[in-house]
Amino acid sequence: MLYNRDLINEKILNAIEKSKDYIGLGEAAAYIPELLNVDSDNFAFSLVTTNGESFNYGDTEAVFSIQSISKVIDLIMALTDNNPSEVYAKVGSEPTKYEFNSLVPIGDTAANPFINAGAITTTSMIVGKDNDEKFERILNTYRGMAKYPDAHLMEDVFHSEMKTTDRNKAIAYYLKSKGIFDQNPEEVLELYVKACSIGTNITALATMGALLANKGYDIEDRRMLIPEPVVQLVVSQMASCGMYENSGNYLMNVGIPSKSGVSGAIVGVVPGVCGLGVYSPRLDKTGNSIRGKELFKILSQDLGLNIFV
Ligand SMILES: NC(=O)CC[C@H](N)C(=O)O
Repeated sequence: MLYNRDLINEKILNAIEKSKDYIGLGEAAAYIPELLNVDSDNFAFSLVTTNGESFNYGDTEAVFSIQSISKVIDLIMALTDNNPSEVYAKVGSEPTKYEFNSLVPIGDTAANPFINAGAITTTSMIVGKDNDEKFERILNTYRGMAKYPDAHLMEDVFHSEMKTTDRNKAIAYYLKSKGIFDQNPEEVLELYVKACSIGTNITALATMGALLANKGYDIEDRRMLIPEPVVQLVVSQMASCGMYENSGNYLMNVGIPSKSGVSGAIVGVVPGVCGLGVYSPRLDKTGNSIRGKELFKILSQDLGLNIFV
């Protein structure tokens, strides 16, 4: 990637312009009613380099829930609170062709930590005396990684999802029946949904990506926030499983380890270079932001961000 601020800015502006072809395609997620309570054509983009430079566009004030991007934090915390071998005894590491909330890819374990069953599993491995303490730890981890002390629980989104989360409830009870965890499934589910309901802005999301791109070290003071071996596992799982059943195709076309959420957000990690965040609520049928994906694809080419070429 070229380190010339004006050139990077020009290329990003061009890419955003090209991504306008995708405005209006797809629909915002409706199964969590509160997620419809936004402008579906809202748009924000941020790129934060591992040198601490940041490039921000669109509605940078918009606050949206991170949804499945919380699965990255759940995995980080499960891996720091437990040995990786303990975590991967309870959850698989392989991509699945089934949708993120399917019960099918749960054999002895969920297929991977980035489908709902896998994230409910990793959530059950987060340490704390009760859900309040565990959620506070999740929130503080995000605040630290994203350098965004304003991150908070979006109560409306949380309560809205809790009313419609029957499928996740079934998954949580099923996992307990399989002996994956022995806590109350309702409590594990509540914590999982709370993490999905963390509110962020776009720069914070890209900053979290930049921290992962920087091997877990704070980009300003170089403090180690996430151990490097954990970053390595998490970013590689983002590459293989981060975009649901579209992960393989996305990796071929975009080549940036990423994780999406049904709010229309995507976080991308280009190791050693930068983190990226995009927010555009209209989704394809796999639950990924249409304009967001297309923008990352254009930027990957125009800024040379594809990790494979
Ligand atoms: N893919 C997603 O972003 C899903 C997250 C959402 N909270 C759910 O569990 O269904």
